[in-house]
Amino acid sequence: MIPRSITSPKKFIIGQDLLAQLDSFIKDFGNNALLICDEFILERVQQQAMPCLEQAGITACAEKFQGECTDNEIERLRLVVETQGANIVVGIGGGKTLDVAKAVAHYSHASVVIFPTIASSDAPCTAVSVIYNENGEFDRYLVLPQNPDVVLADTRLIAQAPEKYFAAGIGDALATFFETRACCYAASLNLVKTRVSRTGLGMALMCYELIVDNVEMAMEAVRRQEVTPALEEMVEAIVYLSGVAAESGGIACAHAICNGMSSLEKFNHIQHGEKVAFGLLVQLVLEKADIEEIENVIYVIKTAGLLLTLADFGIDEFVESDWREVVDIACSPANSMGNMPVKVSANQVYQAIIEANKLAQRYHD
Ligand SMILES: NC(=O)c1ccc[n+]([C@@H]2O[C@H](COP(=O)([O-])OP(=O)(O)OC[C@H]3O[C@@H](n4cnc5c(N)ncnc54)[C@H](O)[C@@H]3O)[C@@H](O)[C@H]2O)c1
Ligand SMILES: [Zn+2]
Repeated sequence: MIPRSITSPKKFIIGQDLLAQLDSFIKDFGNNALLICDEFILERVQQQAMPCLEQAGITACAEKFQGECTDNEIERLRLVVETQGANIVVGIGGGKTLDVAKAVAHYSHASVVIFPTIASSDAPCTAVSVIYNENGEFDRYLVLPQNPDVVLADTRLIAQAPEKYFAAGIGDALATFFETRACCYAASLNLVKTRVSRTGLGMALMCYELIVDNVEMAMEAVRRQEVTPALEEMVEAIVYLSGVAAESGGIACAHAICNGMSSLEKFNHIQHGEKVAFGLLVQLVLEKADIEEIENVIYVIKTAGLLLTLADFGIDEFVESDWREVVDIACSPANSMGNMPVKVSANQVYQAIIEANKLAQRYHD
């Protein structure tokens, strides 16, 4: 019998002004750190993190991330680690920076500390890096043997980031409960290829409850760039619960549709969490979910200011061949449509996309 699992970072810390306390979170993992940073945060890292690291006797260098998580960028940074003799890699920035830090640490046999500066997806806690080619196209998932050692969620930094990233994080996390529930009913495998644990399902449910309870006030807090209890609970749901629950629970139709949509150039500028939220509507249609459940999901999408209808995605004309392509990719064995409890045909998924869009239109205004 395939076992069940719960996999997670060793430590998850949520609080304010964590850059200036970085030494206390990394000192147990090594004494020589390479800090891979997004450009916008470099100066703050120099001003706030470097002095405390120096005071604690930790050698540290900050290096600017070049913008895409490619094999070349991973190798470039691996060489920096080697030259510096670093034994800890710290990723500070968006999902791409975090993914590159995880991969560099893996190839360098170093510890890894993850410091997201936006809550835009569940990337921080997972044992996966998404690798792109030099043209910025998806190349592959690099599955890592370990989750990050430490994940630090700084609510002040996240509250001050652009609202659209926070909304996308909500979209990604919103699907977690429904996808884990589907995997549970289907007895299918989670992201680490074991069966769904009861804890995975429980975390996914808590993630959903925190989102529904806090979405209104958390969005207000982000608009005012303020840290509030609602914002803090939402960050916990997006950054920790969603990632750990997806890994211990699994993904299904919502992410399969997102990956299918990612194949169309017209969706290049749309964020991962926005496509996942639409994919969730498709999943709920396929599941013939209760209207009350659908209305709750639509309430979150609208309150977060996420895209709802395909017209919101900039699709004025529904081109059948495009959507047949989306469906083919979503239903391919490489994707997670097979984790749905009832086997669905490509045509059923295509019809569900049309139905989900009609549903979205009905609730749009
Ligand atoms: N590993 C995983 O499990 C996993 C899961 C989901 C997504 N991903 C990957 O994550 C990537 C997307 O991540 P993303 O959405 O965070 O995008 P991103 O990393 O490209 O960041 C978006 C932009 O926001 C900027 N930014 C970050 N913090 C900011 C702040 N506080 N203020 C202002 N600007 C800020 C970044 O510098 C960047 O320009 C994709 O490559 C996707 O494949 C990985
Ligand atoms: Zn996701």
